[in-house]
This record gives sequence, C-alpha cells and structure tokens, in this order.
Amino acid sequence: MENIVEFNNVNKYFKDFSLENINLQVKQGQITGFVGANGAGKSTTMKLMMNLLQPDTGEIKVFGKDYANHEKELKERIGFVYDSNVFYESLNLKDIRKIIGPAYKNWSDSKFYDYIKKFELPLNKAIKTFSKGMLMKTSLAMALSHEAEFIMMDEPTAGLDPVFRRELLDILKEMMEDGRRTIFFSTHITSDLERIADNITFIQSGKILFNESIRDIQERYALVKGNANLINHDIEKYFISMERSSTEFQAITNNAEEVRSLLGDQVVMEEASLEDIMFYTKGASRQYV
Ligand SMILES: Nc1ncnc2c1ncn2[C@@H]1O[C@H](COP(=O)(O)OP(=O)(O)OP(=O)(O)O)[C@@H](O)[C@H]1O
Repeated sequence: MENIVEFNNVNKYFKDFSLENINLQVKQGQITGFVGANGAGKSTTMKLMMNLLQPDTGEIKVFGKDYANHEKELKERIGFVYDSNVFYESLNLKDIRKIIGPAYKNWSDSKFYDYIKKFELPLNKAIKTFSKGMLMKTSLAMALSHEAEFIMMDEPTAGLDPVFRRELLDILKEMMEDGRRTIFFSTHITSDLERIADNITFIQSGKILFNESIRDIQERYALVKGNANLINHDIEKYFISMERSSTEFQAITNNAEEVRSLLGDQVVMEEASLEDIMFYTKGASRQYV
C-alpha cells in the first residue's frame, strides 16, 4: 500500500515544545485518526503536513514528493477542511465559488453545486450566518470540488451535535467508497474513531506512541483480570498499567498474545476500548514506551 504522507525523522523545535523524531506514514485509501491530549502536537504536525510550518530537521514527503519542488501540485491534491470562516463574512457561497474556483486546476463547478445541494447548504446566505457544522460542510465541499485526493481535518466533529456528527462521519465514509481518497483527521472523540477510522496515530508530548491499524491495536491490547497471586515480575512486564488489591488484579496489556500463552485460563481477558488504551498508554508511556 502506498504512503500518501511520509515523515522521516522530523524534528520541530519551539521555545517550550518540540516534536521529536517523528516517523509517520499515512496510508492511501484509508482513514487515519490522529489522537493525543491537548498540546500534544497534533496541529503542529498537521501544519507541517501542509507546509504551513517547515521541519527543523528531517524530511516530509506527500504523494512521494517534497514541498520544496512541488508545492503547487501538492496543494492541488490536498484539501484542508476546517470549521472557521476564512472568507469575508458578508460573502455567500456563490461569491466564494468565484474566488476559490479559478485557483484550482481541477475545480468542477458542477461538483461544487452537487455537494452544496447534497449538504443542504444555502447558496445565497452570508457565511456569517453559518453554524460550525455548515462551515465544516462548506470546507468539505470546496475540497471535494477541486478533487482533493488527500483530505486533512483538524477536529472536524468537535462541537457538533451528535446527529450532525454522525451525518458528517457518514459523509466521510461515503467519500472513501471509490478508494481514491485518503483522510487524516485529529479528534478527541474515540467513538468517531471506532465508527470510521482504519488506523490510529497516537501522539504524546511531541512523540508518536503508535501508528497502527485499529485491528492490530485491538488484537495487541487487552484488559486482564485475575487472582493477585498470579502476579510476578515476569508477568508484570507485559502490563502497561495495573490495579491490584490483596486478592485481585486488573491490568491492561499491549502484548495480549504473550499474556494469553503465560496465563491462559487462569485469567479473564477482555477487549480493551480505545479509550482505555489511550488512557493507560498515556500514563505508562514514560516508563514503557
Ligand atoms: N508557533 C508556535 N510557537 C511556539 N510554540 C508553539 C507554536 N505553535 C504551537 N506551539 C506549542 O506547541 C505545543 C503543541 O501545540 P499543538 O497546537 O500542536 O497541540 P495540539 O495537539 O493540536 O493541541 P489541541 O488538542 O489542544 O489542539 C503547545 O504547547 C503550543 O503552545
């Protein structure tokens, strides 16, 4: 499978924060969810992906090409979807089409009008009257109208009501059906990931903790429960977090296969939710990752 984005040993230093040695691949034809706590470095990583920031060291390639020599082509192929209004507030969608359309080689007016209709957006109303969800759909319609193959979104569902959120996720899923597009989006909402993501990239304090398919993550991690007398140093090293009383323990492992082979029927193993995995991995990362 082709990588749409590749970060190779990327470092970016700010005064009080740095992205450290980022190695990251975004796979073609898939939806990757980008998660991490507030301030972990998600927006900074996405700005690097769009060339709004440049790395201090390391290499970034998009569609196998660098920005230094292919900026215009890459910008044509990428759609950045956001929920804030970057246009004059009094403009409507018809005005915006006239400004944005000519900027893109592959712009299609008919696609634009199709999406506006599909997303039930008003053509003649000023943008300042749009809700957050409508702005998100506007931005998505723009990206799809210039045939963006790689769609990047910074927290697309934050602040949307549950009905609208599900509608937007369904639109994203539908967009993926012809297999030509790739989506990379940041979110704090794990149910969004469970609904649509194929892969998860997890960043913490400027470092990537994992970048894997959801299926692999769910196979690798498990909740383990059992009698406290089963715990010894050899077992404990497979746990990224553990709570223990004098009689029982409950732990989370990132090596379910090994724990199963060591403890088998003596313990109960259950699927860990993404929320559990992120919560416990975060706490454990200083020690184990
Ligand atoms: N231009 C800049 N100059 C200096 N520091 C910066 C700059 N941009 C971001 N930072 C710092 O980098 C850190 C990471 O910020 P970033 O916006 O990438 O996090 P995030 O994961 O997107 O957070 P959130 O989920 O809250 O949006 C923060 O501590 C922020 O203050």
